[in-house]
Parts: sequence; C-alpha cells; structure tokens
Amino acid sequence: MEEILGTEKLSTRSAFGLGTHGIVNSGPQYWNLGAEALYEATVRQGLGVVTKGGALACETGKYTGRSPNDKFILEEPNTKDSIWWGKVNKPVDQDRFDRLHAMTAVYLQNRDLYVQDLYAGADPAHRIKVRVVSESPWHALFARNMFIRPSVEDLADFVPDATILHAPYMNAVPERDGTNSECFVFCDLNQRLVLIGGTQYAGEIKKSVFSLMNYILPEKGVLPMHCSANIGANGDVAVFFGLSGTGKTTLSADGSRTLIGDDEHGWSDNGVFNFEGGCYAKVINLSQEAEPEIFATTRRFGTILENVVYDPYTREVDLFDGSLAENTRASYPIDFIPNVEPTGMGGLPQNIVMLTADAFGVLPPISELTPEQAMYHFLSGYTARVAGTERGVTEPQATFSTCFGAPFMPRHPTVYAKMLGEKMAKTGARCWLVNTGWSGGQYGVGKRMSIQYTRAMLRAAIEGKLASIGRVQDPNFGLLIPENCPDVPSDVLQPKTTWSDGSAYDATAHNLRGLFQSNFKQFESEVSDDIKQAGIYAA
Ligand SMILES: Nc1ncnc2c1ncn2[C@@H]1O[C@H](COP(=O)(O)OP(=O)(O)O)[C@@H](O)[C@H]1O
Ligand SMILES: C=C(OP(=O)(O)O)C(=O)O
Ligand SMILES: [Mn+2]
Repeated sequence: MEEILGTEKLSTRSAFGLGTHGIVNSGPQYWNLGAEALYEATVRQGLGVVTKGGALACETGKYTGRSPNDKFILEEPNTKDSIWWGKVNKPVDQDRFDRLHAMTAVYLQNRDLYVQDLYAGADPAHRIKVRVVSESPWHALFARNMFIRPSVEDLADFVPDATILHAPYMNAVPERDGTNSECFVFCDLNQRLVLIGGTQYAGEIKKSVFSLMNYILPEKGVLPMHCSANIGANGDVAVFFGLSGTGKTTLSADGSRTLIGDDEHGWSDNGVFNFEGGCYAKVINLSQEAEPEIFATTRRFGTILENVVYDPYTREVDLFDGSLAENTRASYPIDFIPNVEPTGMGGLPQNIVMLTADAFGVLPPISELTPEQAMYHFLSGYTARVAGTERGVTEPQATFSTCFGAPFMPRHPTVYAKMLGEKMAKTGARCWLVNTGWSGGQYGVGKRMSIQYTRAMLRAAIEGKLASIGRVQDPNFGLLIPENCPDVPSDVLQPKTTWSDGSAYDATAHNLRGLFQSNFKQFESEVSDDIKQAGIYAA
C-alpha cells in the first residue's frame, strides 16, 4: 500500500486506518491535505479550474442540489422507535445497508483517496470527530472548509466518531443495490456511518453530518437547529431559523454583528454553538453592494465555487449566469468573513428569528410572535417556492418543512419543538417572524423584499427598538405587526397596503391561511389548544 502524505506539518495520519471502515486493498491515501495540495489534485484530474482572484470552480453535473428522495436511514433496533418514519425519513434494512457499504468499499479500493479528519461542533463538550473519505480532492476541500479543523497535535490520536464514505462517481444500480436511483445517501445513525454516492453536489456531505447531530444531541439536552447565528456589540445572540433560500446565510453576515455560523447550531444550557467551521452561501445574482462580505469570498484562494460560470480566458466569474444551476454556491472557511467569533460559541439567544420567503406576498415583513405562535410556526416550517424557472409560470408553491428543516430531522418534530419551547420560556427570548419573500403582490406581480429593509427591520427588532412601538394584528394570522420601524417606510410594514388590489390580497391571504390549517392537522393531537389556534385568527 502506497501512502502519500501531505505537507510536512499537516501530514499527520491517525493509526486508526481505513481498514476499519471496510476499505481494504486501498490505493494512494492523501491524509488531511491543505487547500494548496487539494487545488493541485483537482486541477490535475480535470475536476476544477482556478478562477480570477483564486477561487476553485467545480461543476457537479446532473445533481446541482440535494436529492432527498435518495436518502435512507438504517432501521435497526435502536432507531426503530426513535425515528419519525414517513415520506422524509425512509427506512433501509440492515441487509441492504451492509451490501451497499460493501459495494462502496470495493468501489473505493485501489483509488486515490482523500481523507479529512475534522470536528463537527464548536463546543468541545458536544463535538463529534468526523472522518470524510472521498475519491474526489475538491470534495475533501469542501469538507475541510465546512467543518472544524483540529490542531495537528489532536490529529495524532484521532479516532473518528462518525465516518462518511463519499463516492460521487460511483453509480448505484437500483435493482441490484436497493437504492432509489444511481444516487444514494444511506445513514446509519447509531454506528454513525454515512454512504454517499452517485451525486457530486457537495452539500450532501455537510447536511448528512447535520442529520447525525440532530439525532445525537436531543438526548444530551441540546437542541439542534437549522439556523444561522450572530452576536451584537453588547454580546446579545440572535438565531435565524429558515429553510433553504430564506436568508440565513445572507442576513447573518452583517457588518454590524459578529458571525457565529450560517446554517447549523446547537442550543445547550451554556449557549449557542456552531456545528461547522465554514459557510456555504448561495451566490446566484449576488450583489456586491448588498452582500459585500460574501461577495469578497468569491474572488479568493480557498473558496470553492460550485456550478458558477466563468470566462475560460480571463477566468472572471459571472455570478449572474445560472446556466449550470440556480443553486450556485460558494464554500469557504468561516474566517473569510471579516467579523467572526473565533470560538464558534455565543451566549443564550435573546432573539429568535424565523425566516420565511413567502412568494404569495401575504405575510408581513416583520411581526412578533407569542410563545404559542412561535411553536405553531416552528412546527409548520413554512416557506414558498416560485414554481420553477419556466417562463409564464407564476403560481407560488407553499412548502411546509417542519422545524424549518424536515429533511435533516430524524426524530419526531415535537421532540425539537418541546425543547425549543422550554428553552425559550427559560430565557425569555423574543421571537420574530420575518418574511424575506415578496411584497406588493405575489411572485410575478410584486417584488422580492429589499435586503436593506430586511436588515433594518432585524436590527430594530434585535436592538429592542420595536419594544415600545404599537402593534396592528394581522386579520388572517393574528401576527403582531409593528406600526412603524426605524429606517423602513411604514407602508412596507403592512402587506395589504403594498398591494394595488386589496381584494386580491384578501383572497390570497385567505388561501394561504387554509394551507397552514390543513398542514397543521398532523400536529393537532400533539399540541395544546393554545398552540393549535395560535397560527390562525379570525378578526
Ligand atoms: N430581503 C432579503 N433577505 C434575505 N435574502 C434575500 C432578500 N432578498 C433577496 N435575497 C436573496 O435570497 C437568497 C437567500 O439565500 P441564503 O441566505 O443563502 O439562504 P439560506 O442560507 O437560508 O439557504 C440570497 O441569494 C439573497 O441574495
Ligand atoms: C446547503 C443547503 O442548505 P441551505 O440552503 O439552507 O444553506 C442545502 O439545502 O443543500
Ligand atoms: Mn445557507
């Protein structure tokens, strides 16, 4: 067996080798290489190019986003009764899992393998050691960017708690392997082994570790959250829940606050901590003016640009070109953002923000939630997508994804909701619902909320400037809308006044209210009447 080590200092290779993961007869192994060496391997293999400013541009082919239908969780005695089985968490039996594990291990033998030993969890009390074994050098760099890099000393005796076997170029055969397609994400939550194949979309790696944390932490009294988090000048912590595309990454990178993390956090009795050591920003149509911190990362050595188009001669990147994907991304170590909390930890949150991108243009841009409303909206997990990118398709589609992250939440949603309710009651955190979606009409008529106004509303809420301002109650959802807000025109605050046709607004709002009600039926037997009634309101 040939062993190729990285640079002198980073070459530390644990004694705990790949044989323990079932990979025998292995070929060259590259352990814990840094960005320079991983760039070189990527370029040498024709898997990426260096763009102007230094970022590494890579394409993912067919899969440019996650593939939820291909994800399965091992059903065995430990998980049998602790998982919320259904359309989201689908079971795979031990036999099928073991066979695909063996197939993946065989596939990986004799190939160049890039191994990264990393941490998930900034808080040493709650972290897990994660090993990512990939056949692809740029995916190894992705893992290195996204997770927390241990010190060289800590690598010496690194024995992983969790392992990802990553085979993006291996295509499964559904009839033979028991997968849904050529793509697979198989998770054994107890042995903490994840098999990923058939997709090159890098986000699967970080989100499968998130799923592991979401399974492990509730039993330790820690609430795992699909949220970003940052800290104000006087130490106050805010967390921002939200589904993909609602603004977690964008809004948490705010020059006036210190970033903790952009996507995955835990809430323990001591405070909030990041699971990751990097960010994964959507960069389609990114404006340098509205998002200067994130824009700067796209012209810099160490950043991976996924499915971003560039000029083959000048290597200038074009963030406005969506021809490879709408979901173009930049992955970078968190310290590429200027104002970052180096420990990845903060105190107990004083403000909880729930982000939604309402393409119906119905929900107010900001409103305060009572504790019962907070539970209702957390369990609902509402956002809306715009129906594809085809011309002429203008009807928004409501999406309800419980806990603002159903694809990553193995346990029953009430497990997470109950913890959130208890933690909020204990700390007295305020809760806000923020619509970063449409205003002045639904998608196709109105337009997306300006980032500048959303930031101004958040700043006012978090700094306590809305506390003494009167509220108007929304007639459909009972939301408490501030009458005015510093740096925001008052007519923006009341969604109905932004529409030219008031009766069209009423009809659209009534329709959305109905969608909330029918979605919530699944939780009615699990919650109190107060919560059940909190999301709807008949004026
Ligand atoms: N008012 C707004 N607030 C937040 N993001 C907005 C707003 N208007 C447009 N956007 C765009 O929406 C996207 C939000 O994506 P992102 O922050 O990556 O979401 P998430 O991290 O929750 O998946 C970005 O492309 C951002 O530029
Ligand atoms: C990386 C992802 O998350 P988000 O869009 O929430 O940043 C994803 O859903 O693949
Ligand atoms: Mn994000």
